[in-house]
Amino acid sequence: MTPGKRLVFVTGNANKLKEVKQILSEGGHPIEIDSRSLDIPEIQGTTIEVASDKCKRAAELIGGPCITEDTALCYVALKGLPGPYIKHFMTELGHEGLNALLVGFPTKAAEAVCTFAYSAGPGTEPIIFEGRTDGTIVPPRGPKIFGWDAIFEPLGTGQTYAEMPSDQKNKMSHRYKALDKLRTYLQSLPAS
Ligand SMILES: O=P(O)(O)OP(=O)(O)OP(=O)(O)OC[C@H]1O[C@@H](n2cnc3c(O)ncnc32)[C@H](O)[C@@H]1O
Ligand SMILES: [Mg+2]
Repeated sequence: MTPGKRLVFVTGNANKLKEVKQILSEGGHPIEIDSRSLDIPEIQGTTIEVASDKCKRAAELIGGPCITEDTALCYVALKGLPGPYIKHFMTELGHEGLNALLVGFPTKAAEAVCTFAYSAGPGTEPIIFEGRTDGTIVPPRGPKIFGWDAIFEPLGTGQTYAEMPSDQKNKMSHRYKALDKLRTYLQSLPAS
């Protein structure tokens, strides 16, 4: 892949795609994203195992280099769960249920973890880039547009992700931190 050029992002999530495009369009060396809306099956395991397997499957499916991303929401009181299974917890329990899970626990601390995987093509081992943001699970505040944004308050901000303007979230989010590492890696590749 030529750094600073085009990259295929395989995801079924339009909100992720929007944030990734916005983050990668800034920073001086824009990376253009072509998207493929495919919902790739996800295994169980650590965030890295889930992300790596998803990227391998995506590269096989599209027959070329690509990136994928997996997002986890890890509750400290629940030893990291729901973690990579947050999508199903969110669908079944909603914001209220995701708060109710923590009733009776002394800490509402949680970590948002974004794991990008880059595959150079089918048959290659994906490279992993991780970003983490510490926060607190709170009753929903702000627009309910993107996943669990309304119940996650990053430490020291006093605002949920949902209450922040998008450029503020995109300057400090778990996704921004992972993408920053991916961008550095891509720019270190020799031009081809
Ligand atoms: O096709 P992929 O990329 O897998 O998209 P997905 O929607 O299935 O995403 P995940 O498997 O990574 O599941 C993560 C869940 O967390 C949600 N989510 C991801 N990033 C988020 C963010 O920055 N803020 C709030 N919710 C987020 C997302 O909507 C899913 O419900
Ligand atoms: Mg998914």
